[in-house]
Amino acid sequence: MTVGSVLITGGTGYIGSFTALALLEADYEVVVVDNLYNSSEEALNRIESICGKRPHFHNIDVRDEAAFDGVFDAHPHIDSVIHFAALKAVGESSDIPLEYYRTNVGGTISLLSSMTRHNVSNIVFSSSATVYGDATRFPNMIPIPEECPIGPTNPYGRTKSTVESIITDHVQAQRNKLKREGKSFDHWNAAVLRYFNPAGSHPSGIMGEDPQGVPYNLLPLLAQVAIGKREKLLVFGDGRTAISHVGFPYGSRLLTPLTVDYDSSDGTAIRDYIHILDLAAGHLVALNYLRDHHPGVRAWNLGTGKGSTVFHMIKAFSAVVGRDLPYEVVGRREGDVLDLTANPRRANDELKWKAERTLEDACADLWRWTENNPLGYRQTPPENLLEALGDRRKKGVVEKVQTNGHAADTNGHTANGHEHSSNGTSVASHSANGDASNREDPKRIKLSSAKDFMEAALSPRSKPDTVEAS
Ligand SMILES: O=c1ccn([C@@H]2O[C@H](COP(=O)(O)OP(=O)(O)O[C@H]3O[C@H](CO)[C@H](O)[C@H](O)[C@H]3O)[C@@H](O)[C@H]2O)c(=O)[nH]1
Repeated sequence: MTVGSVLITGGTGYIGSFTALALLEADYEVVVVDNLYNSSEEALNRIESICGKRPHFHNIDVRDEAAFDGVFDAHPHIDSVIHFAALKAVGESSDIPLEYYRTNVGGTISLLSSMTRHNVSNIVFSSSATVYGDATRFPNMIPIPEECPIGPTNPYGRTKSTVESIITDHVQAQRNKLKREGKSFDHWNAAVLRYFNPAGSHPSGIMGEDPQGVPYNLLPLLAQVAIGKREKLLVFGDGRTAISHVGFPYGSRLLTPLTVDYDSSDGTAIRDYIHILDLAAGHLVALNYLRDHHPGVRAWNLGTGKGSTVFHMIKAFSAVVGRDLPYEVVGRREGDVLDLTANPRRANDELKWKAERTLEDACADLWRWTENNPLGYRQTPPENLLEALGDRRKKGVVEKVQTNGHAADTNGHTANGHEHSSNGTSVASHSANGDASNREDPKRIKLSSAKDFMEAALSPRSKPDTVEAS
């Protein structure tokens, strides 16, 4: 039995697909819309391999309001939306700001308009810590609380803060209108989730981030260095230090102190890296909170509260790879700020959610995914990993991802709606997968805990007989 029906825009992207998985495991019916601009439908197969359920899917463009109408008409039980679909490349947003506003802002207006016509009144919005800009411009704002004044430093961030305002205004207007009419109004709610730096992959090794072009985020770039797709990582700093280093002993000593420019312990910028399963669980608990508590519009930071420098990340990832990864210090990247570390207390207290997984978990999971799927979703998953999933099922390990924030599991921001893909007009012709949601397959299992998967998932170096038979 389903507990509710949810539309996920951008649901084949990185955070979107993990959130779809978390919702299916929590017995939601999930309808994904995506135009596959920067993602692959293969993500849906991986979701099904892990949990035995498949989201419905419609290939539509977020700017196409009529297409949204078609989806809501086709799925009248939907009462909530989780909205990821957006363009997300910070640098690119300065080159083509109109496309960013058209997709991220225009797409949200299409969505809200269609939602309103179909009486769909809960929205969880994929915002970003980037809306805060440089929080060090204020005293005592690191770690960053939700009260920190926003001040994005690039067009991408400005689309996110603009959408936050649009959603706030619309939900308030709907509530006021219904109040004036003497009707109940508290079913209109929004969660604005400002997340920090998503990291890691599914512990099974078959699902992860699969950027279609050149990645621009630190960990996917490091992963490419590790598998030899990229010669070295460029560490953004002052460029004057001119360090071209083939690595450092990842386990044996701390980094050599370097003058790299930023005012941090090692001169590199600080971010709050949060495991993708924790982030996905944050969406689930926020959705449940809206449906249960009707708070109106509320913003929550989703982060760990722990900041890590770039060098710390290189060291942590080198440790799981087992060798030093080469890097070179170069000049600063425009728009980068010193420190984006979350104060997650509000989400801890109100949503009863807490990031549980460590940076080391994220690095180990990312490496398992990268090493086993060098072509990402353009290859089939390794048989041994699928068998490990099947073995878990045979053993009857069918725990659910917890939703209360204790041990559970973007800019999910899959790049929907870009000008390259205006193929979203025909909802009916693209909605082929929905009726597979109850398909049973003995190879499919429900997600157990990260630890279980860590034990069960075979790395290529492991022997097959390390997986217990049923
Ligand atoms: O090649 C690289 C890439 C990144 N970095 C550094 O690594 C850190 C992380 O950079 P990412 O590009 O991975 O992530 P950002 O912090 O720049 O941005 C990400 O996190 C933000 C919130 O913290 C927003 O959500 C944004 O959309 C998302 O891309 C930064 O200090 C950056 O300077 C490098 O040194 N070299």
